[in-house]
Amino acid sequence: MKYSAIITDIEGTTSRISFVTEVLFPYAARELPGFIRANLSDAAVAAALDACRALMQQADATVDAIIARLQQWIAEDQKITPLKALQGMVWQQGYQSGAFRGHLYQDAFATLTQWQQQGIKLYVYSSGSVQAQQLLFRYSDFGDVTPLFSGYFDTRVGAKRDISSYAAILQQLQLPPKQVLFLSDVTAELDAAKVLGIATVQLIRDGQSPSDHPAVSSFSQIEEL
Ligand SMILES: CSCCC(=O)C(=O)COP(=O)(O)O
Ligand SMILES: [Mg+2]
Repeated sequence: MKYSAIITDIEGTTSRISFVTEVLFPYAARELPGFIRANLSDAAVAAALDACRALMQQADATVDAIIARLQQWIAEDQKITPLKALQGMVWQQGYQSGAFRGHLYQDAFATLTQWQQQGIKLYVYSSGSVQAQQLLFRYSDFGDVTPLFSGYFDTRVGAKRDISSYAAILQQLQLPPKQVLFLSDVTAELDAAKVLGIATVQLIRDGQSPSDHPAVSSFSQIEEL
């Protein structure tokens, strides 16, 4: 493996899409209203609500109006930073209570472990908040696998389809693009990384459309590329 660092997406890459869409998102839709109302004085919740008001362009939006808009954003799978922050806070309850565990494909766990043993630095870049990413890996099907990762990036670095996000990540990693491999199931994300010279591999887990990026159906096939 010729890379110094590998950055991986989560949904559709390390983890099953349906875990996000059929477990995490419905849990957040159900629990968010009560969570927000119970934690209005929490600084992180208050900051997320203010960020929602700014995005809604309604400085005086009520909590009920924000909750309605959050539900709409969840239904539309919008990758909006304050929504993702609130979802992460709510999912913490779900993981800690044992309502669900973070789905992780066996091949992803095994191969990430091998790469780390080879000295490759592993990073996560997901639209889910850093808190949500760490929860998924801390409470994963394979136990706490957070020691695998050297760092996490979320939409605070930029949207996953924007070239500038990958430039910001390279800047933080202090690595030339040729030494970095990015894994994702979404062609537009891979396209953005490739513009900068980052190597790309597409995961095709659930019948996603192939693209002109090298493609695999399992992490175990990546070594062979
Ligand atoms: C980090 S677990 C929740 C995933 C999530 O909220 C999401 O939007 C998935 O985005 P990804 O960039 O991992 O495809
Ligand atoms: Mg994905």
